[in-house]
Amino acid sequence: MQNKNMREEALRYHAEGQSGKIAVVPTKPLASQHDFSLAYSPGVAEPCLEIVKNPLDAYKYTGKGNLVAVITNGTAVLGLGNIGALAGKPVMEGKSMLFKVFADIDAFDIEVDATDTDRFVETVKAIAPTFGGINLEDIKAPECFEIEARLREELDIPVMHDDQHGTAIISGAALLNGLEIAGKSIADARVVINGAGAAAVSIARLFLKLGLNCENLVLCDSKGVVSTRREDLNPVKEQLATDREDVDTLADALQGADVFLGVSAPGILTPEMVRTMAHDPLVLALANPTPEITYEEAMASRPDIIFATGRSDYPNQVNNVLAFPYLFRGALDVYASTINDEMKLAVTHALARLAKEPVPQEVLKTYGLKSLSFGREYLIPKPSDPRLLAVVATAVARAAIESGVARREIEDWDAYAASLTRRVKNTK
Ligand SMILES: NC(=O)C1=CN([C@@H]2O[C@H](COP(=O)(O)OP(=O)(O)OC[C@H]3O[C@@H](n4cnc5c(N)ncnc54)[C@H](OP(=O)(O)O)[C@@H]3O)[C@@H](O)[C@H]2O)C=CC1
Ligand SMILES: CC(=O)C(=O)O
Ligand SMILES: [Mg+2]
Repeated sequence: MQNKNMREEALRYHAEGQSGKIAVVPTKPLASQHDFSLAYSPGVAEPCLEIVKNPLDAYKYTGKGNLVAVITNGTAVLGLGNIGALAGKPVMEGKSMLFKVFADIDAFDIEVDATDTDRFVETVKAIAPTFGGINLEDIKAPECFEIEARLREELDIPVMHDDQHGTAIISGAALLNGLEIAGKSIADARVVINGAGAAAVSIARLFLKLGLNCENLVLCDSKGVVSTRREDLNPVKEQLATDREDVDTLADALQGADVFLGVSAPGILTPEMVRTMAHDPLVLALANPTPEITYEEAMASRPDIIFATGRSDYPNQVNNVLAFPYLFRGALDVYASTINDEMKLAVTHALARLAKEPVPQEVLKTYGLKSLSFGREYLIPKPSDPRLLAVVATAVARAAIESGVARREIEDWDAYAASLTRRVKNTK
């Protein structure tokens, strides 16, 4: 948080009117005694009995198919660390609000007071029948990897840890477009990822899928370069460790590098380090709320820098908000049983492509800009872009169907895209 005004304004925003950011609204009339009999006893027994006969009817007679749980245990809330389940609630309500506003998905925030992996997994499994999808949020590494893997394995609805995959997807789009602007190829790019936790590991894996050469990748954690010479690495870090002998620190790794991607801690990238990077360096300082280097310091460090943060108040917001609402929208609409790599890559490519299209007037108006076009200050679409839902969710639904994880077909793609556009209008 930058200043006292912002602090006070943010606290007032959350406290005024009905406290918090999210509420539940009914979707059926309850105006007469007859409505009452349909909505509640005796009428409500009928859909219950249909669901007993056919569990998929839960999608037809209840809100399940449009309902996502945003679940945390509060162990890695933004970059604030292990602040606990309750203190993480404003972030989870925020994610729920973004699901609704950007993708017309209803979301419940659920804060689970359980840091033990078994207890957390059992709790989420026990409440899963309520939901069409589960968005895990702000759970620290390495526990998050086992938690997500077990829930994906054991549940038949999409489960995604947003800090891992939402962040990777959007970082992938920024990487592709940033390198294109710098005139560099991904196969030759030298990339340093600072952080080796939830976001970093998934980003590294996705970058490798996009064509990054593993020889050109170095991860750093709080102790320095994640190297095969270290003996304190967890198994996930071991898989991504470099065998380079010449790098021990972040400063070593950055010399001559084309890309810095930070998902770590505030203020640890210095202008001096940026100056040692290759020409037109892509610097994605994504720690929230305070990035690894400030916008002002980064822009002053060298004229050829291409720079992004995770924040809304500077150009180039690389934030998982550009992925998770649309990924779940597309997955829910085809009753996908999971979110797979094909669906994630579809989002990366759809976002990267959309940034090259002309920007609609209403986006310019929202940001008070006269013009905006693909380039150093506009690597990826703006979160308020009304085209995102139709473009990205359609790409996800198509990828789910083509990769065989959909349980419902889409007959008319134009009608589907138009229905998505209407959904955005209705939630604003
Ligand atoms: N812009 C976006 O969309 C997103 C941004 N983020 C941000 O990324 C950050 C990390 O989140 P997440 O991956 O979920 O958290 P995790 O707790 O899973 O991982 C944090 C990682 O950062 C490393 N780290 C901490 N301090 C330093 C340091 N001084 N130097 C180098 N590495 C350090 C930790 O090292 P070690 O392993 O040694 O403990 C760990 O590997 C947060 O600030 C979060 O807000 C996350 C998701 C999305
Ligand atoms: C954006 C987000 O999910 C985070 O900073 O944790
Ligand atoms: Mg998060």
